[in-house]
Amino acid sequence: MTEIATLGEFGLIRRLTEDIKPQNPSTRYGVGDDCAVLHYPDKEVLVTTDMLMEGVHFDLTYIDMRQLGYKSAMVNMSDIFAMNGTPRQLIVSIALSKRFTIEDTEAFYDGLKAACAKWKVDIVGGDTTSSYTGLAISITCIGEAAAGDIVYRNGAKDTDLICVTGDLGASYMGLQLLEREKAVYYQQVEEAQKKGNRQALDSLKDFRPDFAGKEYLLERQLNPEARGDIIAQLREANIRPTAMMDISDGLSSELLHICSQSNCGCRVYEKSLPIDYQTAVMAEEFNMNVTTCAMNGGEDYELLFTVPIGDHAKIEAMEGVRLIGHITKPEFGHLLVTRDGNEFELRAQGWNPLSAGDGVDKVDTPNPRS
Ligand SMILES: Nc1ncnc2c1ncn2[C@@H]1O[C@H](COP(=O)(O)OP(=O)(O)O)[C@@H](O)[C@H]1O
Ligand SMILES: Cc1ncc(C[n+]2csc(CCOP(=O)(O)OP(=O)(O)O)c2C)c(N)n1
Ligand SMILES: [Mg+2]
Repeated sequence: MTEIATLGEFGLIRRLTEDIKPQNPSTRYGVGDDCAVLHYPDKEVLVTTDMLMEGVHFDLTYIDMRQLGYKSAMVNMSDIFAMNGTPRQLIVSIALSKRFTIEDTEAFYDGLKAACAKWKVDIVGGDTTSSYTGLAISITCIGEAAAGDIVYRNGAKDTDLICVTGDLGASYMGLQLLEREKAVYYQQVEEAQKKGNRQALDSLKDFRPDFAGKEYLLERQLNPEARGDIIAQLREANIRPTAMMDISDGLSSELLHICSQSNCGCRVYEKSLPIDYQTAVMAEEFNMNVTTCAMNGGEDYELLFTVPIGDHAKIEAMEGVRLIGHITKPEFGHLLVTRDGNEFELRAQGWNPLSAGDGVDKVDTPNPRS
């Protein structure tokens, strides 16, 4: 392992970026000068940025640097797809503390580059600095769309159908699983230390929890995919959503954003929520309500969108898209209809980094089963 100080800032930047060859005609100039130069003569330019802080957004005890790079890029591209756009460039800023090696940063860039290769996105710049605390990552993604193609959060209309891609709650269950295994590990370390058991401490260095049968949950948490495939499918099927966003904080929270910005209500059906088998099994094991996990878990990075009711047949024919409810007039409220026909007002109780406590609020309402 090699200390970053051996290369210095410019050496490190060169090492991480020298193999980057821009793919897009809109990238006129990438890494290496005071600015990148981009060219968008007849398209609208989409710009989104997100920050990821160690301890708040990720924990390096269970996500590795390559996965972190991949995920950081994907969550940003997801925002461009959520506007019905095409991601083109990425700007990557990182603040590193002394404990990171050159190899760590290279692994992070391997992940970033893999995500960029998948969607033909160019890394065109960034900033590299030091941190006295943890790792901080700030990524900006730039994309393009024709003006008439952009889908905002505010276009949902009464009677529109509400659709989600993929399945929900798996990433959250993956996180719960990783947190549990981490707690088990530290508990064992503490016990071995108390007993002064050197042999036990040594063997704990190779601690590898058994995740057999739960791979999908980990994949969803550690290697999420932005749904550019769905954007292409929608285009192919000639479906233009009336409103769209990606699900980062949880379905309830995002649906309430669409409803407040579109001035409408909604009805979603518990029985229609797409939930993977492993998610349901894990929720049962944790004694959690699986519907609550699907509604509020977060980090699904699936697309939530509305389409006119006339597109019903086209949506039904699409693979990987599920109809979960419909838009109503605002006075009907924002309702979750349970399997037994009860109705609950939706609440944004998903992940909130600025709330007290540790993210997902632990209040377990609406709880259709209780
Ligand atoms: N510090 C800030 N200054 C200005 N705008 C911000 C700031 N933080 C967030 N925003 C804007 O608020 C909106 C909602 O942000 P956010 O909830 O983070 O969206 P997303 O989930 O798509 O990342 C976006 O338009 C974002 O650009
Ligand atoms: C250590 C750790 N804590 C918490 C989470 C959960 N988590 C991280 S980001 C996120 C959701 C999105 O984050 P936010 O900063 O709100 O992004 P934005 O909505 O702006 O895209 C969640 C649920 C995690 N994956 N790892
Ligand atoms: Mg954001």
